[in-house]
Amino acid sequence: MAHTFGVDLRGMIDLLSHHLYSSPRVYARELLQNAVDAITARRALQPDAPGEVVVEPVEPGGNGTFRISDTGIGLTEREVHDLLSTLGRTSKRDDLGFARRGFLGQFGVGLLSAFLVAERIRLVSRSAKGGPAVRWSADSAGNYEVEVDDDARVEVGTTIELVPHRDSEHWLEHDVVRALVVEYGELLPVGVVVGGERVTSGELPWQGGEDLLAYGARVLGVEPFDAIPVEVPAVGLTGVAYVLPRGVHPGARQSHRVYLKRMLVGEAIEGLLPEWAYFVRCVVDSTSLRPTASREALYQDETLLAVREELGRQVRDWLVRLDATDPDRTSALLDAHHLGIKSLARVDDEMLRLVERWLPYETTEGGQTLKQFKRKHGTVLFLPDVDEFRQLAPVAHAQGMGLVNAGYAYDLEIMERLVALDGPFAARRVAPTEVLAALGDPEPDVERALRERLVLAKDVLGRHDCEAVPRDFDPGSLPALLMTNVEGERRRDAKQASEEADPLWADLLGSLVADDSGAAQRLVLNCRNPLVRKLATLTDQALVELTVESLYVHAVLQSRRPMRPRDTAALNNSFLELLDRAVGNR
Ligand SMILES: Nc1ncnc2c1ncn2[C@@H]1O[C@H](COP(=O)(O)OP(=O)(O)OP(=O)(O)O)[C@@H](O)[C@H]1O
Repeated sequence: MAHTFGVDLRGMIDLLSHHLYSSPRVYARELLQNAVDAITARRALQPDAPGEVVVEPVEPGGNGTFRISDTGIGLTEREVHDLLSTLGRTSKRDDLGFARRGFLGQFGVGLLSAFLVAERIRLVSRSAKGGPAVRWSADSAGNYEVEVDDDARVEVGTTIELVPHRDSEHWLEHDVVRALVVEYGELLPVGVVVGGERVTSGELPWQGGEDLLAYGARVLGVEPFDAIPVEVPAVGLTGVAYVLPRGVHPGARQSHRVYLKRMLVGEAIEGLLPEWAYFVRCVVDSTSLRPTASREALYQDETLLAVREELGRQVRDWLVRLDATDPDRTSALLDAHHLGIKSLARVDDEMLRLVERWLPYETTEGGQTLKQFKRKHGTVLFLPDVDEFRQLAPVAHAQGMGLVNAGYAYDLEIMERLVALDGPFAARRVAPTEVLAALGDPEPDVERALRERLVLAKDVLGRHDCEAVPRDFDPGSLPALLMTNVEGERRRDAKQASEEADPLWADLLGSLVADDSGAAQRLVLNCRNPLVRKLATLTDQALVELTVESLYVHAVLQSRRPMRPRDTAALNNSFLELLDRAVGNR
């Protein structure tokens, strides 16, 4: 025997309030939406029919109910039974079940949201299709009554009355109702009156001549950097993309203000712009993007993806135009939002040129654009590591060598892109050994004396997989520099791996890396430095070892690379021993 599912209305209301809608406030939107849809439906039959929605909040000293009336198509007795009293039944889909164009609703559940704030809903309606006026009254337990009462209403249209729950009155009072209606319905194309005051202007602010920057400041709460009118005709989308002033974090969630058919979906809608455009906030209206059932987000589908791409393209085109017409503002913009623009430059050549022209990089000669650097040095010579750059920059600068710090997000990919576009001379990664090669040779007798001392300290440095290299360079105040030796590092890694691997694999690893590839690190001692010169004259082996190890630890700290346990032990040991000697010598 076939049976029909029963629906427990209380369970449904619980589902809606706790899982579908984020707050009871949506009742205002759903009722407003039904009123607007009813007017749309009536105008399809009678193009000159009036279109107005009147909202009467609960009044102090009144009868305690909230009312919303519209001049829409109304409902016949049959429709009341059919549409209002059956969950999921809607007049806004066609025979095949597709959402009909022009309507805001489509799911047939919106009216239920009134039960989030009301214990009873009463409706009085007269249909434009004829027939007597009808009364319908339903409670949140799922009981309803329908009554034909031709005297109940003269005009075509519908009035819905809500009797609030005991603890929900505040949702239906004037100030809250007005705020909700303005928030959701301010841009609706029909007149909406709340407590006698008209709150809709009928125009989209970006089409009605309102100053776009002033509107942006009002809805975003900050003065925007600029306003870009945007348009995607395929989905009936118009609006403005606001470029935010500095202070937005790239990781911040995107939040756009989106209207669908002029009804607010939300002001923190995600996914409307590509991620790189994190510094842009849109305010848009679309006639055919799809909302989720809660109407609080956009349905993530192919159409939304295409819209995202198109809006991203329009923002990008604006950037290119700005670059061509207003250099000062372009550089201010890059200064404020370089991360997003750099991220785009990885895949977009025009953005790459913009970055090249306007974004200041840290260089050995101070802040410079890549273009300026290239003009002087022919090639962008870069170090891909911030700490390495910081350590080597003063030394390189003192030798007249130009270097760019390309150690921040996306820099390396940008350099690769420059090379791919402009050839191998556009940008080149500089190995620390090149800086080493640019350093001068020490005076022969200082070098000889120093090397003799260094033989005494060979074991100490050997423990750190480090070898000492005497050089002569500015600034003289810097005693030593620590440089990594890529070959040596590779040898060390291979050795470590082969100790842990099976013999066959160990053999293979061994044959790949030459044994003479040197230590993994180089301690470049500066013979121009007084302490290093003094080291060259020491005779006490223990003191030589202590001084060399202290110089090594100091260089590790300077290089800002993480301390390994062995480094920390050396730091403690050399510090305590120096202290001991200092105290003992007093
Ligand atoms: N003010 C009104 N005037 C005329 N008909 C109405 C009115 N309010 C509701 N209805 C009828 O009741 C039906 C159910 O309304 P309900 O709000 O539950 O769902 P919906 O608007 O169709 O879809 P959604 O769940 O997406 O809002 C509507 O399809 C409409 O036919």
